[in-house]
Amino acid sequence: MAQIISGKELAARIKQRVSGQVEELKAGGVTPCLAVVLVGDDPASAVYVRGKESDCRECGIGSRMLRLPADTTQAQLLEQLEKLAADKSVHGILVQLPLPAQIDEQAVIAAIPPEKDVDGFSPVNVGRMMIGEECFLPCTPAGCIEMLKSTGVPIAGKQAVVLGRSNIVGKPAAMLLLRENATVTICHSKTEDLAAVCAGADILVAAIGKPKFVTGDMVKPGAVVIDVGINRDENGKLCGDVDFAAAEAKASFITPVPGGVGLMTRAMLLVNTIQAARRQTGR
Ligand SMILES: Nc1nc2c(c(=O)[nH]1)N[C@@H](CN(C=O)c1ccc(C(=O)N[C@@H](CCC(=O)O)C(=O)O)cc1)CN2
Repeated sequence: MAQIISGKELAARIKQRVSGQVEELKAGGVTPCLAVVLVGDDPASAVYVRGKESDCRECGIGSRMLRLPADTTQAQLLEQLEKLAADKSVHGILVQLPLPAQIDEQAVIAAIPPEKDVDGFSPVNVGRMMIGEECFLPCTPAGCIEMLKSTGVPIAGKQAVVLGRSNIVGKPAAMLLLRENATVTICHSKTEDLAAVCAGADILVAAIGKPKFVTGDMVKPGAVVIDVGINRDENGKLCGDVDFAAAEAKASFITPVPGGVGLMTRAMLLVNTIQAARRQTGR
């Protein structure tokens, strides 16, 4: 039976550390501040943005919430981002994804100055991550690595399989695992024998966006399973990309949904915001 990697406990520890760092910054006259931009009224995005607001409050980080209507044009959004970019009291900028269809996501991400891009999504930060330079790491993949490290299971030399190739999770998660010297395979919808590839993984990161996609036979006995998915099952209950009960019986460690990677995504954003404030103020 697998041990549960609790996102709740790990995130609470990180938040405690962040709160201390905020105190230090404030003592030096700097109040770290995160600006979050939400366009439209996607209910899940609204929940996530409220979560970010309350995390900031809890740790003493200042926050600016900019809620824009669903019919906001790209030009209007870019104008708002330009103002936030020029505002020295704002250290981190995040645009909640997904954006409404009329807005080009990549153009918006590229408009966030790399030094304020606390999501780590801008081309400059992605490039820096690829070549191992100092950068903001994307929050979900960084959270996955923290969870893996918390198990004490060595990553170096292990077969790691990442299920999913999105720009915000799959690809960067693979890159961060490579940085930890894992041997990394990325699987996707066109992968042949996908179940067999997964079954060979010592570390399995599921980020495919399909409820309970990973079945028990896809989990190697003793594997560490990190579930990034947030889905609803046939009963409308929150579930991950992994069939938890089946995988738990075979894995050595597993992350739950809810209470897993999502909470670490939130915590890593706070870490990045502190880093942004420190770099911009030289503290
Ligand atoms: N600009 C960004 N947009 C999005 C990101 C992101 O990192 N940056 N990631 C996701 C949404 N997201 C954060 O923004 C996020 C998703 C899930 C959770 C979370 O705490 N999940 C809980 C369950 C929540 C629920 O009840 O629905 C859990 O796993 O326990 C936090 C943040 C897409 N957009």
